[in-house]
Amino acid sequence: MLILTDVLFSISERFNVGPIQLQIEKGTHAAIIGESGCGKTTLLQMIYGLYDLDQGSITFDNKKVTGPEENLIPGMPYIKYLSQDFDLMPYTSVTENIHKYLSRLEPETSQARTEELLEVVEMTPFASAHVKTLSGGQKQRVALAQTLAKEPELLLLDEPFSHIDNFRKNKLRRRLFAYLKKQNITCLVATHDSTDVLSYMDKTIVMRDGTIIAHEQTQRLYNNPPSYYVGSLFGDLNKLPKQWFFPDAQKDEQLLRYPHQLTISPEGIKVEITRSYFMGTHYLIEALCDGQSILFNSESNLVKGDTTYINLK
Ligand SMILES: Nc1ncnc2c1ncn2[C@@H]1O[C@H](COP(=O)(O)OP(=O)(O)OP(=O)(O)O)[C@@H](O)[C@H]1O
Repeated sequence: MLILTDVLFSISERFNVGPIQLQIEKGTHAAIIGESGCGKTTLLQMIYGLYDLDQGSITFDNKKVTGPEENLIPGMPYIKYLSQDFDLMPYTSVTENIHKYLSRLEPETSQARTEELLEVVEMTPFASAHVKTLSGGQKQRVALAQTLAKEPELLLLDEPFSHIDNFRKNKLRRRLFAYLKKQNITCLVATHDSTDVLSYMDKTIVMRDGTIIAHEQTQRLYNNPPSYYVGSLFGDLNKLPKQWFFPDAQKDEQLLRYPHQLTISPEGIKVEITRSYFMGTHYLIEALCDGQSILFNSESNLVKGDTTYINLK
């Protein structure tokens, strides 16, 4: 289990990460989400042991994470951290970049392991290519394979698919997280991508201004966001006066609803369409009610200037 007890680190005079209490069960996949600059990367780096904490302690399976004051080589050997700017050897081959993290004493096992990892990240056809000739997304896939080479107990991924095209990303995510589950590797992923979170993460940790403001089972958090900030990290979210749908509600009460939770209906609130966006499986409609913008989904396209009624689903 990963345990952070009352952890605090001042990265600058103006910004602290913490105080943080956190417990993650072994084998859990947890997302860290939050607006840019809220401290996601710093938290991952603290867990990896890149900083001497100002206060508190971090342990993983009862092993203490120590900072640079106690370690000549930064980071803990049983943890792997994939940073946003991956560190590869540009003038050597893809295979060599992975190989160098494996034991030289067992060449056959190392070769088999390298081949297995190239399969996981779909880089087998590029095994002998020089890293400097690869695209950004291909380099990111090699960096992922590298972090898995010597199997970590805890894997920390910072925006791991940010350079990878959608065509590959979905298949890669499915393979990677299935592999990590099979090996029972605990994984923390800092991400801005709601698909990473919703489809693959057991738990979601929400950060704001350097602290954790929510930590929940992912589906539960998505279905019942405790605030507009939290819900809007998953995608578009409406904040609507509750009185629009429940006349007995208090004037200042608000409802949080995703666009798919509103529907066109014979009765409800009257809205005027302002824009329509084709989303592939449906249209996202932007409309106005009492001067307030509302987003809802529609199976058919709606024309600017038309009016309709919408209600809660
Ligand atoms: N080396 C540093 N020295 C001083 N301040 C830093 C340093 N690194 C980060 N910061 C500041 O710490 C805060 C948190 O940064 P961090 O990179 O952890 O945020 P983040 O949530 O990962 O952001 P993003 O989503 O944009 O990657 C930011 O205000 C940033 O400017």
